[in-house]
Amino acid sequence: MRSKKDLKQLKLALPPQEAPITDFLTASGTFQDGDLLLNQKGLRLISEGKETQQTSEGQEIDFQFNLEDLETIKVIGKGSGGVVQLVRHKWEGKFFALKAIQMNIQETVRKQIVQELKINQASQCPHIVVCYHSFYHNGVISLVLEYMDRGSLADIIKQVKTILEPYLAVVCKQVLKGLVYLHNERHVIHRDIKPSNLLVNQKGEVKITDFGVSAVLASSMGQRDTFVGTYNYMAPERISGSTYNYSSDIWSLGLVALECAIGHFPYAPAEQEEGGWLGFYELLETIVDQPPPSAPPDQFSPEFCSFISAWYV
Ligand SMILES: Nc1ncnc2c1ncn2[C@@H]1O[C@H](COP(=O)(O)OP(=O)(O)OP(=O)(O)O)[C@@H](O)[C@H]1O
Repeated sequence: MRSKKDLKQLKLALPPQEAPITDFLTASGTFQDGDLLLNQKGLRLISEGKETQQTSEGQEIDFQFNLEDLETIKVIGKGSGGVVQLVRHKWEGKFFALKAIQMNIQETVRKQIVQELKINQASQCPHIVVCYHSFYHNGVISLVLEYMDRGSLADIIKQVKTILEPYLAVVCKQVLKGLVYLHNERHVIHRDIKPSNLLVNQKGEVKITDFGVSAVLASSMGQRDTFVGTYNYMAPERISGSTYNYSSDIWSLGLVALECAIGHFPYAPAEQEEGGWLGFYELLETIVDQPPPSAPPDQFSPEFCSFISAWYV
Protein backbone atom coordinates (compact mmCIF):
# COMPACT_ATOMS: atom_id res chain seq x y z
CA MET A 1 0.00 0.00 0.00
CA ARG A 2 1.44 3.38 -0.95
CA SER A 3 1.50 6.40 1.29
CA LYS A 4 -0.29 9.67 0.63
CA LYS A 5 3.16 11.20 0.10
CA ASP A 6 3.71 8.96 -2.93
CA LEU A 7 0.40 10.05 -4.36
CA LYS A 8 1.55 13.65 -4.33
CA GLN A 9 3.98 12.71 -7.09
CA LEU A 10 1.05 12.40 -9.46
CA LYS A 11 1.02 15.77 -11.15
CA LEU A 12 -2.34 16.64 -12.64
CA ALA A 13 -2.41 19.99 -14.35
CA LEU A 14 -5.43 22.05 -13.39
CA PRO A 15 -7.52 23.99 -15.89
CA PRO A 16 -6.87 27.72 -15.89
CA GLN A 17 -9.34 30.31 -14.59
CA GLU A 18 -12.64 30.66 -16.40
CA ALA A 19 -12.97 33.58 -18.79
CA PRO A 20 -16.36 35.28 -19.11
CA ILE A 21 -18.22 34.36 -22.28
CA THR A 22 -18.44 38.04 -23.24
CA ASP A 23 -14.66 37.92 -23.86
CA PHE A 24 -15.20 35.99 -27.04
CA LEU A 25 -18.49 37.39 -28.29
CA THR A 26 -18.65 40.17 -30.85
CA ALA A 27 -20.98 43.14 -30.34
CA SER A 28 -23.66 41.37 -32.37
CA GLY A 29 -23.48 38.29 -30.15
CA THR A 30 -21.55 36.27 -32.68
CA PHE A 31 -19.06 33.84 -31.23
CA GLN A 32 -15.59 34.65 -32.54
CA ASP A 33 -12.20 33.02 -32.21
CA GLY A 34 -9.44 34.04 -34.59
CA ASP A 35 -10.58 33.27 -38.09
CA LEU A 36 -13.74 31.50 -36.97
CA LEU A 37 -17.14 33.16 -36.68
CA LEU A 38 -20.18 31.29 -35.47
CA ASN A 39 -23.74 32.51 -35.15
CA GLN A 40 -27.35 31.38 -35.55
CA LYS A 41 -26.89 31.22 -39.31
CA GLY A 42 -23.90 28.93 -39.20
CA LEU A 43 -20.14 28.79 -39.28
CA ARG A 44 -17.84 31.09 -41.21
CA LEU A 45 -14.11 30.80 -41.64
CA ILE A 46 -12.29 34.01 -42.48
CA SER A 47 -8.94 33.44 -44.11
CA GLU A 48 -6.64 36.01 -45.68
CA GLY A 49 -9.28 38.67 -45.31
CA LYS A 50 -11.76 36.71 -47.40
CA GLU A 51 -14.78 34.97 -45.90
CA THR A 52 -15.41 31.40 -46.95
CA GLN A 53 -18.15 29.11 -45.78
CA GLN A 54 -17.49 25.45 -46.09
CA THR A 55 -18.76 22.13 -44.92
CA SER A 56 -16.48 19.41 -43.60
CA GLU A 57 -16.36 18.03 -47.13
CA GLY A 58 -15.02 21.30 -48.42
CA GLN A 59 -18.27 22.26 -50.13
CA GLU A 60 -20.00 25.62 -49.77
CA ILE A 61 -22.39 25.84 -46.84
CA ASP A 62 -26.02 26.07 -47.87
CA PHE A 63 -27.52 28.62 -45.52
CA GLN A 64 -30.96 27.08 -46.03
CA PHE A 65 -29.69 24.62 -43.43
CA ASN A 66 -31.26 26.14 -40.30
CA LEU A 67 -31.88 24.75 -36.85
CA GLU A 68 -35.61 25.21 -37.49
CA ASP A 69 -35.34 22.75 -40.39
CA LEU A 70 -34.36 19.97 -38.01
CA GLU A 71 -36.99 18.03 -36.07
CA THR A 72 -36.05 16.10 -32.97
CA ILE A 73 -36.68 12.37 -33.03
CA LYS A 74 -35.13 11.38 -29.69
CA VAL A 75 -32.21 11.88 -27.32
CA ILE A 76 -29.47 9.39 -28.24
CA GLY A 77 -26.80 10.24 -25.73
CA LYS A 78 -25.52 12.52 -23.02
CA GLY A 79 -21.94 13.61 -22.51
CA SER A 80 -20.26 15.96 -20.09
CA GLY A 81 -20.72 18.85 -22.55
CA GLY A 82 -24.40 18.37 -23.30
CA VAL A 83 -27.06 16.27 -24.99
CA VAL A 84 -26.89 14.49 -28.36
CA GLN A 85 -30.20 14.15 -30.24
CA LEU A 86 -31.24 12.23 -33.32
CA VAL A 87 -32.80 14.82 -35.65
CA ARG A 88 -34.30 14.67 -39.13
CA HIS A 89 -34.08 17.35 -41.79
CA LYS A 90 -37.74 18.23 -42.41
CA TRP A 91 -37.37 18.69 -46.16
CA GLU A 92 -34.57 16.29 -47.07
CA GLY A 93 -35.64 13.50 -44.67
CA LYS A 94 -31.97 12.87 -43.81
CA PHE A 95 -31.00 11.97 -40.24
CA PHE A 96 -28.28 13.74 -38.27
CA ALA A 97 -26.94 13.71 -34.73
CA LEU A 98 -27.32 17.15 -33.15
CA LYS A 99 -24.81 17.72 -30.38
CA ALA A 100 -25.46 20.71 -28.12
CA ILE A 101 -22.57 22.17 -26.13
CA GLN A 102 -23.24 24.74 -23.39
CA MET A 103 -20.94 27.72 -23.68
CA ASN A 104 -20.70 28.70 -20.00
CA ILE A 105 -17.34 26.98 -20.01
CA GLN A 106 -13.69 27.60 -19.38
CA GLU A 107 -11.48 29.35 -21.87
CA THR A 108 -9.46 26.17 -22.52
CA VAL A 109 -12.55 24.11 -23.26
CA ARG A 110 -13.86 26.81 -25.56
CA LYS A 111 -10.62 26.72 -27.53
CA GLN A 112 -10.89 22.95 -27.82
CA ILE A 113 -14.41 23.24 -29.19
CA VAL A 114 -13.19 25.72 -31.77
CA GLN A 115 -10.50 23.21 -32.66
CA GLU A 116 -13.16 20.54 -33.07
CA LEU A 117 -15.12 22.77 -35.41
CA LYS A 118 -12.08 23.51 -37.54
CA ILE A 119 -10.99 19.88 -37.82
CA ASN A 120 -14.49 18.71 -38.60
CA GLN A 121 -14.90 21.38 -41.21
CA ALA A 122 -11.76 20.46 -43.04
CA SER A 123 -11.89 16.71 -42.54
CA GLN A 124 -11.21 14.68 -45.65
CA CYS A 125 -11.03 11.34 -43.86
CA PRO A 126 -13.69 8.60 -43.99
CA HIS A 127 -12.78 7.60 -40.44
CA ILE A 128 -13.61 10.94 -38.86
CA VAL A 129 -17.26 11.75 -38.08
CA VAL A 130 -18.42 14.49 -40.45
CA CYS A 131 -19.69 17.77 -39.00
CA TYR A 132 -22.10 19.19 -41.58
CA HIS A 133 -22.90 22.42 -39.87
CA SER A 134 -22.57 24.33 -36.61
CA PHE A 135 -24.72 27.00 -35.01
CA TYR A 136 -24.31 29.29 -32.06
CA HIS A 137 -27.45 30.46 -30.31
CA ASN A 138 -28.28 31.54 -26.76
CA GLY A 139 -25.05 30.29 -25.23
CA VAL A 140 -25.22 26.90 -26.92
CA ILE A 141 -23.08 25.63 -29.80
CA SER A 142 -24.96 23.02 -31.82
CA LEU A 143 -23.02 20.68 -34.09
CA VAL A 144 -24.92 18.87 -36.86
CA LEU A 145 -22.98 15.62 -37.07
CA GLU A 146 -23.12 12.60 -39.31
CA TYR A 147 -25.51 10.16 -37.61
CA MET A 148 -23.77 6.90 -36.72
CA ASP A 149 -26.71 4.53 -36.41
CA ARG A 150 -25.04 1.78 -34.34
CA GLY A 151 -23.95 4.25 -31.64
CA SER A 152 -20.59 4.12 -29.94
CA LEU A 153 -18.24 1.25 -29.18
CA ALA A 154 -19.23 1.78 -25.52
CA ASP A 155 -22.88 1.08 -26.46
CA ILE A 156 -21.83 -2.03 -28.42
CA ILE A 157 -19.67 -3.45 -25.60
CA LYS A 158 -22.63 -3.04 -23.24
CA GLN A 159 -24.77 -5.14 -25.61
CA VAL A 160 -22.35 -7.86 -26.70
CA LYS A 161 -19.87 -7.86 -23.75
CA THR A 162 -16.84 -8.80 -25.88
CA ILE A 163 -15.78 -8.32 -29.50
CA LEU A 164 -14.06 -11.20 -31.30
CA GLU A 165 -10.54 -10.78 -32.70
CA PRO A 166 -11.48 -10.66 -36.42
CA TYR A 167 -14.00 -7.86 -35.78
CA LEU A 168 -11.57 -6.06 -33.50
CA ALA A 169 -9.02 -6.13 -36.32
CA VAL A 170 -11.52 -4.32 -38.56
CA VAL A 171 -12.34 -1.78 -35.82
CA CYS A 172 -8.68 -1.08 -34.99
CA LYS A 173 -7.67 -0.73 -38.64
CA GLN A 174 -10.30 1.97 -39.18
CA VAL A 175 -9.54 3.84 -35.97
CA LEU A 176 -5.82 3.72 -36.79
CA LYS A 177 -6.53 5.17 -40.23
CA GLY A 178 -8.45 7.98 -38.52
CA LEU A 179 -5.54 8.57 -36.13
CA VAL A 180 -3.00 8.54 -38.96
CA TYR A 181 -5.09 11.28 -40.58
CA LEU A 182 -5.34 13.33 -37.37
CA HIS A 183 -1.67 12.91 -36.49
CA ASN A 184 -0.04 13.14 -39.93
CA GLU A 185 -2.40 15.41 -41.84
CA ARG A 186 -3.94 17.59 -39.14
CA HIS A 187 -1.07 17.45 -36.59
CA VAL A 188 -3.54 16.96 -33.77
CA ILE A 189 -3.45 14.71 -30.72
CA HIS A 190 -7.03 13.61 -30.07
CA ARG A 191 -6.44 13.19 -26.29
CA ASP A 192 -9.74 11.48 -25.55
CA ILE A 193 -9.74 8.17 -27.41
CA LYS A 194 -12.22 6.01 -25.52
CA PRO A 195 -15.09 3.66 -26.45
CA SER A 196 -17.76 6.41 -26.40
CA ASN A 197 -15.77 8.47 -28.91
CA LEU A 198 -15.55 5.69 -31.49
CA LEU A 199 -18.82 5.56 -33.42
CA VAL A 200 -20.14 2.78 -35.62
CA ASN A 201 -22.76 2.59 -38.36
CA GLN A 202 -24.77 -0.22 -39.99
CA LYS A 203 -22.29 -0.33 -42.86
CA GLY A 204 -19.63 -1.45 -40.39
CA GLU A 205 -17.75 1.83 -40.61
CA VAL A 206 -15.95 3.01 -37.49
CA LYS A 207 -15.21 6.71 -37.07
CA ILE A 208 -13.52 8.88 -34.48
CA THR A 209 -15.53 11.72 -33.01
CA ASP A 210 -15.32 14.39 -30.35
CA PHE A 211 -12.39 16.66 -30.75
CA GLY A 212 -13.61 18.64 -27.77
CA VAL A 213 -10.44 17.53 -26.04
CA SER A 214 -7.98 17.62 -28.89
CA ALA A 215 -5.23 20.15 -29.24
CA VAL A 216 -2.83 21.19 -31.95
CA LEU A 217 0.61 19.77 -31.22
CA ALA A 218 2.22 22.98 -32.36
CA SER A 219 0.44 24.90 -29.60
CA SER A 220 2.20 25.84 -26.42
CA MET A 221 3.23 23.32 -23.78
CA GLY A 222 0.88 25.01 -21.35
CA GLN A 223 -2.09 24.29 -23.53
CA ARG A 224 -0.94 20.77 -24.37
CA ASP A 225 -0.46 19.80 -20.76
CA THR A 226 -3.73 21.19 -19.49
CA PHE A 227 -5.98 18.37 -18.48
CA VAL A 228 -9.24 17.75 -20.22
CA GLY A 229 -10.57 14.32 -20.96
CA THR A 230 -11.01 10.99 -19.26
CA TYR A 231 -8.35 9.76 -16.85
CA ASN A 232 -9.08 6.08 -17.39
CA TYR A 233 -7.66 5.81 -20.90
CA MET A 234 -4.92 8.36 -20.33
CA ALA A 235 -1.30 7.39 -21.03
CA PRO A 236 1.10 7.24 -18.04
CA GLU A 237 3.23 10.12 -19.32
CA ARG A 238 0.16 12.32 -19.42
CA ILE A 239 -0.96 11.45 -15.90
CA SER A 240 2.49 12.04 -14.45
CA GLY A 241 2.70 15.44 -16.11
CA SER A 242 5.50 14.54 -18.53
CA THR A 243 5.51 15.60 -22.15
CA TYR A 244 3.23 13.47 -24.23
CA ASN A 245 2.68 13.19 -27.92
CA TYR A 246 0.84 11.31 -30.65
CA SER A 247 1.67 7.94 -29.07
CA SER A 248 -0.56 8.87 -26.11
CA ASP A 249 -3.55 8.33 -28.43
CA ILE A 250 -2.09 4.93 -29.38
CA TRP A 251 -1.88 3.97 -25.70
CA SER A 252 -5.55 4.85 -25.26
CA LEU A 253 -6.54 2.84 -28.34
CA GLY A 254 -4.56 -0.13 -26.97
CA LEU A 255 -6.63 0.00 -23.77
CA VAL A 256 -9.85 0.29 -25.79
CA ALA A 257 -8.91 -2.73 -27.96
CA LEU A 258 -8.06 -4.82 -24.90
CA GLU A 259 -11.27 -3.76 -23.15
CA CYS A 260 -13.32 -4.84 -26.18
CA ALA A 261 -11.52 -8.21 -26.21
CA ILE A 262 -11.73 -9.11 -22.51
CA GLY A 263 -15.08 -7.41 -21.80
CA HIS A 264 -14.05 -5.06 -19.02
CA PHE A 265 -11.80 -2.08 -18.45
CA PRO A 266 -8.28 -3.64 -18.39
CA TYR A 267 -7.26 -2.09 -15.06
CA ALA A 268 -10.43 -3.23 -13.31
CA PRO A 269 -10.81 -6.84 -12.13
CA ALA A 270 -13.23 -8.81 -14.33
CA GLU A 271 -15.75 -9.43 -11.56
CA GLN A 272 -16.20 -5.73 -10.84
CA GLU A 273 -18.91 -3.78 -12.58
CA GLU A 274 -18.28 -0.51 -14.46
CA GLY A 275 -16.47 2.05 -12.40
CA GLY A 276 -15.70 -0.64 -9.83
CA TRP A 277 -12.04 0.24 -9.50
CA LEU A 278 -10.77 0.53 -5.93
CA GLY A 279 -10.28 4.25 -6.12
CA PHE A 280 -9.40 7.11 -8.39
CA TYR A 281 -5.85 7.64 -7.13
CA GLU A 282 -5.07 3.92 -7.05
CA LEU A 283 -6.06 3.69 -10.70
CA LEU A 284 -3.84 6.61 -11.71
CA GLU A 285 -0.99 5.26 -9.64
CA THR A 286 -1.31 1.82 -11.21
CA ILE A 287 -1.32 3.26 -14.74
CA VAL A 288 1.86 5.20 -13.98
CA ASP A 289 3.77 2.64 -11.91
CA GLN A 290 2.71 -0.80 -13.03
CA PRO A 291 3.50 -2.61 -16.28
CA PRO A 292 0.76 -2.04 -18.86
CA PRO A 293 -2.03 -4.63 -19.05
CA SER A 294 -1.62 -7.34 -21.66
CA ALA A 295 -3.91 -9.81 -23.42
CA PRO A 296 -3.99 -13.22 -21.66
CA PRO A 297 -2.05 -15.57 -24.00
CA ASP A 298 -4.27 -18.55 -23.09
CA GLN A 299 -7.36 -16.72 -24.43
CA PHE A 300 -6.07 -14.85 -27.45
CA SER A 301 -3.93 -15.50 -30.50
CA PRO A 302 -0.18 -14.73 -30.34
CA GLU A 303 -0.82 -12.09 -33.04
CA PHE A 304 -3.42 -10.28 -30.93
CA CYS A 305 -1.24 -10.46 -27.79
CA SER A 306 1.72 -9.01 -29.66
CA PHE A 307 -0.52 -6.38 -31.28
CA ILE A 308 -1.72 -5.23 -27.84
CA SER A 309 1.77 -5.20 -26.35
CA ALA A 310 3.08 -3.21 -29.32
CA TRP A 311 0.92 -0.21 -28.26
CA TYR A 312 3.02 0.34 -25.19
CA VAL A 313 6.49 0.29 -26.72
N1 LIG B 1 -22.70 11.36 -34.39
C1 LIG B 1 -23.33 10.53 -33.54
N2 LIG B 1 -24.13 9.55 -34.02
C2 LIG B 1 -24.74 8.70 -33.17
N3 LIG B 1 -24.63 8.74 -31.83
C3 LIG B 1 -23.83 9.69 -31.30
C4 LIG B 1 -23.15 10.63 -32.13
N4 LIG B 1 -22.43 11.45 -31.32
C5 LIG B 1 -22.65 11.04 -30.05
N5 LIG B 1 -23.50 9.99 -30.03
C6 LIG B 1 -23.98 9.27 -28.84
O1 LIG B 1 -24.11 10.20 -27.80
C7 LIG B 1 -23.29 9.81 -26.68
C8 LIG B 1 -22.77 11.05 -25.99
O2 LIG B 1 -21.80 11.66 -26.83
P1 LIG B 1 -20.88 12.86 -26.34
O3 LIG B 1 -19.83 13.04 -27.38
O4 LIG B 1 -21.73 14.03 -26.00
O5 LIG B 1 -20.26 12.39 -24.95
P2 LIG B 1 -19.32 11.17 -24.55
O6 LIG B 1 -18.19 11.08 -25.52
O7 LIG B 1 -20.16 9.93 -24.36
O8 LIG B 1 -18.83 11.62 -23.11
P3 LIG B 1 -17.90 12.86 -22.71
O9 LIG B 1 -18.68 14.11 -23.00
O10 LIG B 1 -17.66 12.66 -21.27
O11 LIG B 1 -16.67 12.75 -23.55
C9 LIG B 1 -22.22 8.90 -27.28
O12 LIG B 1 -21.72 8.01 -26.32
C10 LIG B 1 -22.98 8.19 -28.40
O13 LIG B 1 -23.70 7.09 -27.87
